[in-house]
Amino acid sequence: MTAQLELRQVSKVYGSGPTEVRALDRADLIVEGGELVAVMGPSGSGKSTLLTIAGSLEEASSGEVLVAGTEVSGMSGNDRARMRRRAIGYVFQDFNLLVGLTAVENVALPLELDGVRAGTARKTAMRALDELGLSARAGRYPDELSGGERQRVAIARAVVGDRQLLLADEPTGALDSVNGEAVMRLLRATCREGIAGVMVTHDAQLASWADRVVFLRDGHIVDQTAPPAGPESLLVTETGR
Ligand SMILES: Nc1ncnc2c1ncn2[C@@H]1O[C@H](COP(=O)(O)OP(=O)(O)OP(=O)(O)O)[C@@H](O)[C@H]1O
Repeated sequence: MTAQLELRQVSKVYGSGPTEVRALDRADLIVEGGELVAVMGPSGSGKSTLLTIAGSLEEASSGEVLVAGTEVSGMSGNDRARMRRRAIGYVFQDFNLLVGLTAVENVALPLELDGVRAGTARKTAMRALDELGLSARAGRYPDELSGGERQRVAIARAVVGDRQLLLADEPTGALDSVNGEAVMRLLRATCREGIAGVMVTHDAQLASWADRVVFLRDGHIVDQTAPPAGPESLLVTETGR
């Protein structure tokens, strides 16, 4: 597997002088395809900053960010925008689905924005929804779906097409524990198919679904460990895989 995301000595400074905040401080991180990494740390430690820089939604103040082997800061604005649309999927706590579009239209949208013909985009979107057990919900609007279903639609939209990197900020934050576990199982399975995943979470139980946990404090990566035995390991034991 190759590194789909690489941060090399990445720092992010907001403001200047007395109001300066060093949100990230020389962070190094490598995430391979197929790997799910959880990012944990206290409030204000730089978790969301790490995610937005990894997703090239914000620029690093210094250091290098490579997505699928390409240095992001060396790209033109257009190339970077294309990479954000094609290679990176984002899942946020509040779903960010468009209320005026059905589930399948929401999932097809990034493809259509990228120039895929409407019919093809719809078929691809239907396949993605089907894989997440949502084909029966394809024609529903977001407010006709449960919270768990909405988040699964958001994940379908984040992975549709040929994505290499999936970034999730508290993806189960608005869900109860049953739906939260279902979403984690889905993220885990999606990454196993070769996508690199980075997920911010406050919840150690959810972090135990990841292959690795990265701890941040004051913008520093202070520790990287394998997660404690969690639901995944139980699954392995139970099914004998
Ligand atoms: N746009 C901004 N302008 C100025 N400071 C910012 C900005 N965004 C974040 N910060 C500061 O950078 C630091 C890291 O913020 P970040 O949102 O990455 O933390 P976090 O670990 O995600 O926190 P939380 O768990 O509370 O969401 C904080 O001190 C925050 O106040």
